[in-house]
Amino acid sequence: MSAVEPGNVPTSGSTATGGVLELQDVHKLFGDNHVLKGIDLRIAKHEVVVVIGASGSGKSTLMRTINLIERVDDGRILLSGDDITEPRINVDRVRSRIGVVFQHFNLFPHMKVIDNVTLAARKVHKMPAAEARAKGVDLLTRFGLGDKVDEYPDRLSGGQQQRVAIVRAILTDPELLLLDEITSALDPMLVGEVLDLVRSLKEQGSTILMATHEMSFARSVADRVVFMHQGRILEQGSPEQLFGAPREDATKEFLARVTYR
Ligand SMILES: Nc1ncnc2c1ncn2[C@@H]1O[C@H](COP(=O)(O)OP(=O)(O)OP(=O)(O)O)[C@@H](O)[C@H]1O
Repeated sequence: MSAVEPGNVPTSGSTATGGVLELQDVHKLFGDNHVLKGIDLRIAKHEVVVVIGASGSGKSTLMRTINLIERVDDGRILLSGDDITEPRINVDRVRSRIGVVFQHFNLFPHMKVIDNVTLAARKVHKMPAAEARAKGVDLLTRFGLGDKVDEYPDRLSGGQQQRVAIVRAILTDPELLLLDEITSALDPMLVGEVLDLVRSLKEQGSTILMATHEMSFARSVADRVVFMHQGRILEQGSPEQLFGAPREDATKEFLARVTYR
């Protein structure tokens, strides 16, 4: 398995071996369906890595193994050097170090925006309520939701709800942000506002692994683009390399089929 991949130079704050995230020969099977067939991937601190690939290529499964929703069948995943696939690992503690946003926002409908945003900070991270609220209001304001603090989620557009979900994910400064198809459920008119938020997170130095079908976004924001094909990373590189001069036939075919917007 490849040990060294492009764009992987660890930066200050990351561990000497693997940066913020390191997957080593990760395999996942659902019955006979071998969905991840030996994934090696390293992400350095402040790096934004975007995973693209056809439906069913394994992108979501990859994200879900990192968040320990799915347990790997073989291989290891290191988070800032800690083996999180070790059987006795404290799953909740690992999850508290990773911010996750999915396609469906999963906000609690009976809770105000500010309570949704601060819940995990208060309950899991034991952040004092006043501090969590101040931080939540600050982030919501920074991301154009300052007037929604005390609203209930159903009063917000899909794009606004997804921005709330992102604020919730970043409130406790996670080491890694996993964004899984976060624009797929949105009206195309609302996609831009969510992607703009991701752009500002990159500017602020977040470390992000994102699976998306938004090719133009991948092209403009990623430090590195990873192309998954049938459970493997077939090729990866800078957006210029991957979109401009793909090496593999399957990558060329995929890129010829996808739509840009
Ligand atoms: N919980 C599960 N149980 C059984 N099979 C699963 C499960 N989750 C995913 N799979 C299978 O794993 C394969 C990869 O699915 P995955 O959702 O990871 O693909 P994807 O690249 O994210 O697709 P999409 O772009 O459509 O979201 C598919 O064959 C899918 O049916």
